[in-house]
Amino acid sequence: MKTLTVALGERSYPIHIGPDLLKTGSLVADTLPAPRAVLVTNETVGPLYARQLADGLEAAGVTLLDRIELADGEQHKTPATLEQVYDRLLEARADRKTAVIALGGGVVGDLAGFAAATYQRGVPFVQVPTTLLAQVDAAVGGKTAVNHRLGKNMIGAFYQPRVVLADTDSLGTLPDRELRAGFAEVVKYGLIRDPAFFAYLEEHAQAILARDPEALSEAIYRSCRNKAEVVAADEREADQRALLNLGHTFAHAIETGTGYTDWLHGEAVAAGMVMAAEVSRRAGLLSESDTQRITALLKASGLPVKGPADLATDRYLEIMGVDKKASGGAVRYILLEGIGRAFMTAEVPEAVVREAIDACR
Ligand SMILES: O=C(O)C(=O)C[C@@H](O)[C@H](O)[C@H](O)COP(=O)(O)O
Ligand SMILES: [Zn+2]
Repeated sequence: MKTLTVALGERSYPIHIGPDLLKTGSLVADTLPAPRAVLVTNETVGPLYARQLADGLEAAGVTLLDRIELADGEQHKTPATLEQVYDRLLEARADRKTAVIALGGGVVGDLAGFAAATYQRGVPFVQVPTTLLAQVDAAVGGKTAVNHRLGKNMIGAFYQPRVVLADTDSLGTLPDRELRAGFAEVVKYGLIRDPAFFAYLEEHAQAILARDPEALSEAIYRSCRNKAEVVAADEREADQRALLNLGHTFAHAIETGTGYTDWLHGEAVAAGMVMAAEVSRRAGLLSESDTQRITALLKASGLPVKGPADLATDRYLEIMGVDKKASGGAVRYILLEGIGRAFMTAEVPEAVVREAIDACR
C-alpha cells in the first residue's frame, strides 16, 4: 500500500492506494468520530464489493445503519436522487456523527459527498472509489455535486473526505470502456503540469490499459500526487485548481448536450482536451507536434478525439456560457502553451473556439 496526504491543515487526509484494501476496515474506522455509518453505492458496484467493505468495517467495530444502492449512470446524479438519499439517512436515524461512505465511481462519490456536506449541515464523509476515474480524480479534492438540467455539477459544495481508500483490486471488474475513460483524466495531469508523466504515459499507455498492476498503480499514484498538490495549494479553485478543468468546458457541453447518457465523463474530457489543444494551436500557443502528440496518445488509448457528430456549435457555446469558470459573462478557457504547461484565459476569440469545435466533429 502507498499513502499520500492531501495537506489541508486540520482537514488533511490520507489517500491509500493498493490491492486488498476494502477489507481493511481500520483504515476507515480510525478516521471516524463514531462507529456508525451509512453506505452509499450503486446497483453495479454494490453486489460486487459492498459485502467485503461491510465485513471489514464491522470487524473494525463500525455498524452500518443502511446500504443505499443508487441507479447507475451520470443521468441519475440529480437533485431527485439526492432527495432519496436524504430520505434514507433520516429513516436510518443517521445523526451528526454518522459517516456517509461512498463506494463506487464519480457519480456515487459526487452525490454521496454532497449529501454528506448538507445532511444536518455536514456529517463525516469517506471515499472508497472503485473506478479508475474516481481513484485518480473524482474521489480526491472534495468537489461534490449533482447535475442540473441546464448544466453539469451546478449544485454542489467543496467538502473533503476523511480518507480515500483506493483498492486497485476493484479495477479488475471495471469494463474496458470505463478504464479508458478514467485514463483521460490521467493524461490530463501530464498535460497540465507534469510533462515527464505525459512521456511515461506515452510509453506505458498500453500496459496501463491492459491492467498491468505495476503500471496501473504507478499511474494512479502519480495522478493522485499531482491532484493532492493542486488541491493543497488551492482548495477552492481561486486560481491554479481551475487547470484541473482542462477540456472540461467542452466536455460538460458534450455531456449536457447529449443528456448525460451517451458519453462517459472521461470520454467527453478526452474530446474536450483535443478541442482545447486545437484552440491553443490555432491561437499560436501550442506547436503542431505537441498537438499531434496529445491526439495520438488519446487515440491510441481508444478514446474519442472528436465530439458528437450532431451537437451544433451554437449549442456548445450556449451551454459553455454557464460554465462555472465564467466570470462577468466571459467564458474562461484552460489552454496549453506546451505539454505540461496549462493556463487560464478569457482572451479567446469566439471564432477560434468555433473553428476548433468544428474541426473536432
Ligand atoms: O477537482 C477538480 O477541481 C476538477 O476540476 C476535476 C474534474 O476532473 C472533475 O470532473 C470535476 O468534477 C469538475 O468540476 P467542475 O467544477 O468543473 O464541475
Ligand atoms: Zn473530470
